[in-house]
Order: sequence, then C-alpha cells, then structure tokens
Amino acid sequence: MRRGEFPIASLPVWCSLNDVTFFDVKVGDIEGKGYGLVAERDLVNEEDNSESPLLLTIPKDLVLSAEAVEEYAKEDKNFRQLLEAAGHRSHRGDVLLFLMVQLILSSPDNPGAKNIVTPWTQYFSLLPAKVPIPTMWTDAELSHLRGSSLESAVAAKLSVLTKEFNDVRARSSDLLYWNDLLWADEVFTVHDWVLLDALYRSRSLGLPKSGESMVPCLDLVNHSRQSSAYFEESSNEEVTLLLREGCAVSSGQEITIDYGQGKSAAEMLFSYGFIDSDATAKSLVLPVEPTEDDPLAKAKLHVFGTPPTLQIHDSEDGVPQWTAPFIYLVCLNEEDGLNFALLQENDGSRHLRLHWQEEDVTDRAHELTALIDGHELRQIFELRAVTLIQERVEQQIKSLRDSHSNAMPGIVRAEILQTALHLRNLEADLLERAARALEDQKTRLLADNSVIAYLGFVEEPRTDEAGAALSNDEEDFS
Ligand SMILES: C[S@@+](CC[C@H](N)C(=O)[O-])C[C@H]1O[C@@H](n2cnc3c(N)ncnc32)[C@H](O)[C@@H]1O
Repeated sequence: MRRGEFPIASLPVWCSLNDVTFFDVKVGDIEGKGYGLVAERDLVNEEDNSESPLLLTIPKDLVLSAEAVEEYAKEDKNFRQLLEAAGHRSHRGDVLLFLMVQLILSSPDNPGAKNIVTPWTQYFSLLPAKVPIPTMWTDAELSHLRGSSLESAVAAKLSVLTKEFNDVRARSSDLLYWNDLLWADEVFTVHDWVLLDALYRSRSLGLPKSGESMVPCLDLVNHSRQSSAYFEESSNEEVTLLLREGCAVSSGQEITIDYGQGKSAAEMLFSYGFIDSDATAKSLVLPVEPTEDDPLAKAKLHVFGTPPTLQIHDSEDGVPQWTAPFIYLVCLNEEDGLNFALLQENDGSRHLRLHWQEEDVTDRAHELTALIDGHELRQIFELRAVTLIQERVEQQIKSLRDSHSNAMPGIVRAEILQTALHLRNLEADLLERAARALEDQKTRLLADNSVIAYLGFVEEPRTDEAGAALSNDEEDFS
C-alpha cells in the first residue's frame, strides 16, 4: 500500500499542535542511521547533578500503548468492530491493528478514508518505508544468514507473520467497512503487515507504567552503547528524554539512548537491523530436536510444551555456558526411570503425564537438570547431555562453514551483507569456544569415578588404555 507523505520540515508544526517539546535538540539526518537527534548547543550534565536537563517531552495522550488503542476504540465505531473481530489476542497485535488503520487512513490509495484522523495518522507517514531488520530482507540477503542462529528464527517469524495476516484478513472480511478498504482491491498485503511488525519491533520501548509502547519523536533517537541520554515516564505518564549524569554533548553531536541492555548481537539484528561494531555475540539460541530413533520423541515434545532450544551464553572469563532443558528429557529413558502415562479425568478427557522415578513431574518437564540431582547416575546423564549438546554445536559450526560459499544469487545491499557477515563471525567464535568448553567438560566427566565405575572400569585404569577405550565407546552413552 502506498505511504502518505509527511516531510520532516513539517514536524515542528505537528509538535507544537500536539504539545511535544524539544529543548536544545533537533531532528537531523545521521549517516547510515536515518533520522536522529542532535544537540543545537553544547550540553552538559555534571556528575552529581540530581536534576538531569530535559531534552524532549511527549504528553501521555500521544503514547501508543495497548491502553491507548482501547481508548481509540471507544471513539471510533469502525475500529471498535475491527478490534472485536481481529484483536484482543495480544497487546502487540492490537497496536499493529491500530498502525494498520493509520497506514490506510494516511495512504493516497484511500482518498475517501480521511474523515477520522488522529495525531498518529499524520506521524505514521514520517516512519520509514524500509526497516533493515531481516524480516524485510530479500531472499538473496536472507541466504547470508544461513548457518547463523537467525536462520531458523527469521523463517519462523515470517511464517507467524503470514499466519497473522491471513487471520486478520479472515476475521475482518465480513466487516463491510474494512472489507472495502483493505481487501476488496487487495490494497493491503502481507508485505504491509511485515512492515507494521518491523516498525513496531524496531521503535517500541518498555515504559514502566504504559508497558511496551511507541512514543512519537522519542522513536527518532538512535542507539549507542555509550549513550548520552535516557527516557523516563513521569507520574502523570508524560514521557521525557533526559541528558545522562556526567555527560557532555557538543553542538551538532548526536544524542543517543541504549537499546541494547543485555541484548545479544542476534537480538539486535533481529529487532533493530544493525549490530554494534564492537559487539560480541553475547548469546545465541538454536533449535534442538529429539533423536531420530527415540520411540518416546513425540511424547517428550508434547510434555515439554514449547519449542525446544539450546541457549549458549558467553561469560566474562571467555568460557561459554549453556542451557538446554529439553536435552535432559532426550537423554533419559525408561530404563533410567522416565515414563509416560495417560491420565483419564472424570469428565473423560485424557492427559499425557511425565513420571520420573515414579513421581509425576509433568509440570517440571523443564527442570530435569534439577530432578536428576542426587541420582547415582547423575554424571552419566550429564555425560549424555554434554555429548548431545556438543553434537548440536558441531553441526551448527559445520552449517556456518558450509553455507558461506553457498549464498543465493541476487542483489544484496552492501550494509546488509556486512551485517550478516558480522553476525556469522561473532557466532562462529562463540560456538567454537563453546565446543572447546564442552570437550573439556566431557573429559572431566569421563574421569569421574562414578562414570568410570558405570562403564566397567572400577579397578584402577591404566590411563592410556582407559582413555582410548572410553573415547571408542562414546556412542554407548549418547
Ligand atoms: C527507533 S528508530 C531510530 C530512528 C530512525 N533512525 C529513523 O530514521 O526513524 C530505530 C532504527 O534506527 C536505526 N538505528 C538506530 N541506531 C542505530 C545505530 N547505532 N546504527 C545503525 N542504525 C541505527 C535502525 O534502523 C533502527 O531500526
């Protein structure tokens, strides 16, 4: 759908009409980042100044939160019908419906639909038509993410977005007003829905009172890990941007906030479309699956309930840590004391239950690491888990290496290619360090007395022979 026009030169008028105030800062073009905020004069906030200087204030009624969407629905009958038919599933979904309406109302494709206009209808046209996050990349660009943790994450997100779009379409087609505006000439497409999601993801922020919200003008502030400003929501729910304590910004310099706060390189790319040049991967998440020959695979997936993942986190000493609760479910079996049972309720419904050592632990399927604590074979179970995790990590390293020369032909924007390569390098480094840490842990477990005893080496092993025999036998406990 074609976008409306709102030149940046008109923003000061919009701000004065809507009580948004800039103090000594203005919107400017920032190379490689789109718009941003720059200081109009030298700004300083001394180290122990308890009252930080204000840079920007935005009144409560402009904050686009789930509550604001509900309020708007009270005033607009057509939107209320749309929200009742297709909304109320999540806060994000409701905000996306509101943005969809702003897109329609501001689009030159709908000259007749301009009768209901909110401040957001005009502001929406200032938002970029392209966001550099991977859900908006071309297939050729996406092929450069192969082997990275974002390969499956982006594919899953795109499939969810397509489902959401089809769902909104199915639920609103019976509403005459919306059917005419949205679907009759197929003016609103799945690409528009992907754009709305991208705008929301890259521009929303968590406010203490209003929750996840979009705030006009505050959403023009770019990110830096050495940020000079921060935002607050006051008791009357006005949102403010303030200069950080101990910060000095010269006239013409950019004002930034920190979007990161613990986010991994993959999360930064997924949500905002860039990675800091001095970033480390921090962490990554990979999907994991049950082993192919496990007869209990389906039951294990069912009781686990959520898509199983392996999370790898970096740590300050450079030795990565991992979390993979499903892997413990994968490596335990009936002979270890893991069982499934069907529980029949009085109303006739039946539920699959998970038992560990004859105790019903269905609600603790994610806590098997804790449940095996104290078991005499605990180290054996750990060894199986470490072996499976190591295999998964090695598989990912191989996939990163193999896919490098394998990208799809097609035009790829230089900055996108650079960002994808940056992510791949950061993740390869984290995975390789994780593989070494897993190998070390395996070696430690293999030297554990209970493991040696379990494997039949109860007598003092001669180191060389034992080591060789153990590594040959690895598959037996995986
Ligand atoms: C909340 S908006 C900030 C305003 C945006 N620059 C604009 O023109 O509307 C977030 C987007 O700005 C860009 N951005 C913000 N900080 C950046 C940075 N440090 N490096 C590169 N791009 C950045 C990214 O495209 C990101 O998705």
